Amino acid sequence: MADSQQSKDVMNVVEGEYSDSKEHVYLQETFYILSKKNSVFRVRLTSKGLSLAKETDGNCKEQTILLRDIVGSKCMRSKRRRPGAGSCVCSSLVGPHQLKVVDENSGDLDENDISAYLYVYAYILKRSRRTLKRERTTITLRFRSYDKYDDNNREAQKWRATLKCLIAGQPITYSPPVNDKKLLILLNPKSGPGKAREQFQTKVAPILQEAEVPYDLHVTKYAQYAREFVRTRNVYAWRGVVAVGGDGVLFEVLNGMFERLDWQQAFEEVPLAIMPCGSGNGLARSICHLYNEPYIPQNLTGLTMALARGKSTHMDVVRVETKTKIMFSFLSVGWGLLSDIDIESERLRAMGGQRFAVWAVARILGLRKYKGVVSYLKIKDISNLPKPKQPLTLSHSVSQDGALDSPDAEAFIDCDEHSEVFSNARSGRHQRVDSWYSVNSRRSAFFSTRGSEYHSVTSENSEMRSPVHVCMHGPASHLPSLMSQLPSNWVHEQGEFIMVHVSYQSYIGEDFLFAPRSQLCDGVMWMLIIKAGVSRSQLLSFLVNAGQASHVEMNSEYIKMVPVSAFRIVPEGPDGILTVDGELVEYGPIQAEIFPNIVKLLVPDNK
Ligand SMILES: Nc1ncnc2c1ncn2[C@@H]1O[C@H](COP(=O)(O)OP(=O)(O)OP(=O)(O)O)[C@@H](O)[C@H]1O
Repeated sequence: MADSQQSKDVMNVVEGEYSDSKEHVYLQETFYILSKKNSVFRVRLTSKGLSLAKETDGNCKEQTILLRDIVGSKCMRSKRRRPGAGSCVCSSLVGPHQLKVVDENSGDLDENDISAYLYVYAYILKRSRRTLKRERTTITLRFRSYDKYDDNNREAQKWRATLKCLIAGQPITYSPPVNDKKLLILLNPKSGPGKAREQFQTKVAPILQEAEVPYDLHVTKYAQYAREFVRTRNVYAWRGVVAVGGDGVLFEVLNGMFERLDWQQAFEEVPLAIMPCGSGNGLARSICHLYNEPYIPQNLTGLTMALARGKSTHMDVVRVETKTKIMFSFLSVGWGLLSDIDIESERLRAMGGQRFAVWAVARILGLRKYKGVVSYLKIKDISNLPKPKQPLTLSHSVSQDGALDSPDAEAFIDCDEHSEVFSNARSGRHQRVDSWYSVNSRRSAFFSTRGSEYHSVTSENSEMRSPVHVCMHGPASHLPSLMSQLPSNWVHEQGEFIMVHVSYQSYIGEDFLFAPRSQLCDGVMWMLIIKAGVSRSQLLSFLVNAGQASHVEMNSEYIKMVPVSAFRIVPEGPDGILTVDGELVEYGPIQAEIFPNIVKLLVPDNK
């Protein structure tokens, strides 16, 4: 029989009866708590997750850590003790700051302890009052049924492999599934308030490490670097491309992919992902909204889990045409007030997302009107679209901010005299975090850890500079050319506008719920038209209540929201701002149409 040693973290888990006929049990084992003679843990690895049933004096209490909350596991072994320390495996032998478990392949292991330790890493959704947040939980199982380490290790490895197969959604084998491909991380150090590097090192890298997902990290050296990178490299070498920054980096990645002749295959085989470190972060917020993942600014746990677990879904893209350019967009096209705020508040970049609110006040006081013609192809029947979802209340998690492993006094699982294993995990973790920090050094040109590679701003990839002729590919347009007449079934509105903003995501910024009914892949663009004549108080209400999308209900002479599949905006005069995904584009006529199902996106596993 094996002992058990488990961390004292809080578990937000499914509680229930010990036996549940619907779940499939892959592995089970009984673990004893030495200090509590009357208690045993029956631990099962099932199709639902890791089930821990504590039996004491005939009473049974079960908790399950859901599979979708588990990112990975690791087999460990006791670390060799200092000379003079005792040798009994059951007593507390070492000081609190000394590492006591090591990697199974470490040369520093304790030959006297024949136990194999399985660490299971999970980030559990925990509801506190009306908010949801993820908390890190580590479960440690100590296998020592056999009198030889190799036999105990074989058992632990069996659990690890099964867990890995379950996470990957692959048939169960007792050797873990191999995915040699790394993630490609393209990180914009200038995005938002300039903290993307630090965010990646402290919030994303640790979880990828626990999930054993290797990655290549490339820090962008200049604007358009990410675009050139995906256009010119063999993207099939990676399991996915992750834009770490704002929506602007993903816009570059998307358009770089469309500049490839093999764009179709590339999108099918290489999913994209976003890690929000910018100021807007509209797509990341929309993904969290749709997948019931709490969105907590600067806490990237849920979206990093999506990278670790590798589940993908399709997303629409919008082909946008200006007088001189074709580009592809995943978020929005804007003309007038919101685009003015977005672009003109650039000078307040250091403020992060707050810059939008500050500039909005200034722009409402000095309201501008724009003349032009807005035309669109209205989608008549949207009854098939799902009902809008209520946004989850924001909350701030402590799990990634300094208290990574904080034990909880209310914990369900006993550590008792084996608590050293847990504290080992903690000290091990802090040491790893330190080494990640050292990677952060601007001087380090190259760093490799566990097969992951860091390419710094000084690495020599000068072949990356743009070739002269770059051609945009992608699906062919169904629209007449920009200067030609539109078909008769289009609606035209001519006059003075405060703004026209079109989005195909639910959120256009972290706090701006724009189109609550929007899905990632529904073939619908939501066009908000606000005409001159609207009162300042209505405008203020529109901006102040952006988190509740009050404009959707406003439908009046001056404000309306229309579902469209294509549109054209022809501004009059030379002055104004047009944006695509928050990026400034040339001012003048612009038209766009939506193409469903083009891009694959890595998304959380919560639906
Ligand atoms: N190394 C770099 N130096 C300067 N600019 C860069 C670099 N890498 C990328 N860029 C550009 O920075 C711009 C802004 O990037 P990004 O979208 O990541 O941040 P943001 O604007 O703060 O966020 P959001 O788009 O969500 O508001 C993009 O247009 C991108 O092309």
